[in-house]
Amino acid sequence: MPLTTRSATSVARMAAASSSRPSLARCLATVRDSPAKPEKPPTAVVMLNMGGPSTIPEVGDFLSRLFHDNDLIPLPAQSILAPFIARRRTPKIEEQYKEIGGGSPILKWTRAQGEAMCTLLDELNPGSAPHKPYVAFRYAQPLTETCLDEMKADGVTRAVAFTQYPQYSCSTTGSSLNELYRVAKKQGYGATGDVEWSAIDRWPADQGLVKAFAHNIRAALQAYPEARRKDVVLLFSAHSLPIEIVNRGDPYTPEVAATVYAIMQELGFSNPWRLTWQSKVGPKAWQGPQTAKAIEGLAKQGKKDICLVPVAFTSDHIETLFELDIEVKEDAEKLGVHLTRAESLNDSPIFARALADIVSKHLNDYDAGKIGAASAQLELRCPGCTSPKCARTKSWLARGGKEAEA
Ligand SMILES: C=CC1=C(C)c2cc3[nH]c(cc4nc(cc5[nH]c(cc1n2)c(C)c5CCC(=O)O)C(CCC(=O)O)=C4C)c(C)c3C=C
Ligand SMILES: [Fe+2]
Ligand SMILES: [Fe+2]
Repeated sequence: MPLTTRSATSVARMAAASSSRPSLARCLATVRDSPAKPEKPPTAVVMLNMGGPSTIPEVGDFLSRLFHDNDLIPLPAQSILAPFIARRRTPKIEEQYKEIGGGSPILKWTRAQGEAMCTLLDELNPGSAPHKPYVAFRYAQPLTETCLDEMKADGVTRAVAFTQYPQYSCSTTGSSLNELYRVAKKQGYGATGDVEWSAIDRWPADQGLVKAFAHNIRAALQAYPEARRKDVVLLFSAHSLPIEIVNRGDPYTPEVAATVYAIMQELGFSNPWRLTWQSKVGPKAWQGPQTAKAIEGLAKQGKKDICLVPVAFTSDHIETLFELDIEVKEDAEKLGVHLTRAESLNDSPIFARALADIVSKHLNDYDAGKIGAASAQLELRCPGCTSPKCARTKSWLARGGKEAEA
């Protein structure tokens, strides 16, 4: 059995620390003769998300992968059109990333959230410790390929696919799960029962998530003078979806509404509120009302104190830091609106605890046989979905990462 990194390091430390020991060679021989107890491979918590370009030179590849994704943007002749659209769009999007400091902070925040989550998980669930966070991004490094390589090198045999989108959409979490299945099959690791998979595919009204959002909203409201505070309009903003996806029965819209309602309940319905939708791309019809238009309308009604709450993403990204903080804010100021924004969940300790609690409960319920490997919601695909690809992925996950018998 080869020496693990940890046992080799301790041998070197042993040799250096004690001059009374015979020799490094004899010491190494002794360790080789009495096989080291194999280290337990970690329980993998695979954090699925879209990712973002960490640097400006990565913007082109990020957009190219995004426009190639048939689950997000189904295009005719996709392999020809996608690189063309991505190339045309790259200079504009590069400028936006330059304005927010030269890249997306998604990787930084995901890594920080994953580390905090797994430290807490080791305390909460010593039985499945050690827990290790892995990141599988859909459009930026670390991609699913990289994630599975790391898991294989660590000898992982038990993994939880944990979407970092609280609300499920076939175009986001669905796309990540399809990619996981595809890449695991291609790489010959993780798709044949060698890894036992289960999935946390949505958590829109999780109590910890709701408390973390409510905490940041209360903090934002504190910045208003007390006399004006209760009249501040809370404007929840989520990334929009094309109407044809909503009409296919995609669960995202109702799940976002569930998150918002649960937050308002936690706040005791302290303020007036609305849910609006941002970041429409292209000429087709998307779920409305649009956030920028809603601010215009509210301004006309004399509502001049508005606090934005991005509610469908758990860290800062281009749509909070550029679209809301720069573009929407400038327009709001011209209308005489005093616009603020609740901080994103980023390094919130309440949020890290929420992530750990979600995984801990999932592992316990799964081990106790109270839940299956995938939720009943995941297995029921959209009424309008006819994709055989989706059907295969979902049944593979429901079987804990094993193909159906032929
Ligand atoms: C829950 C969040 C998101 C949903 C739902 C979503 C759907 C969706 N997005 C596009 C097209 C684009 N999205 C782009 C960037 C982008 N999208 C989200 C989140 C959701 N998208 C985020 C967080 C980001 C930015 C990532 C970052 O860098 O920080 C882009 C690229 C930017 C641009 O060119 O404008 C596109 C394009 C569609 C078509 C869609 C639903 C089908
Ligand atoms: Fe998007
Ligand atoms: Fe679907």
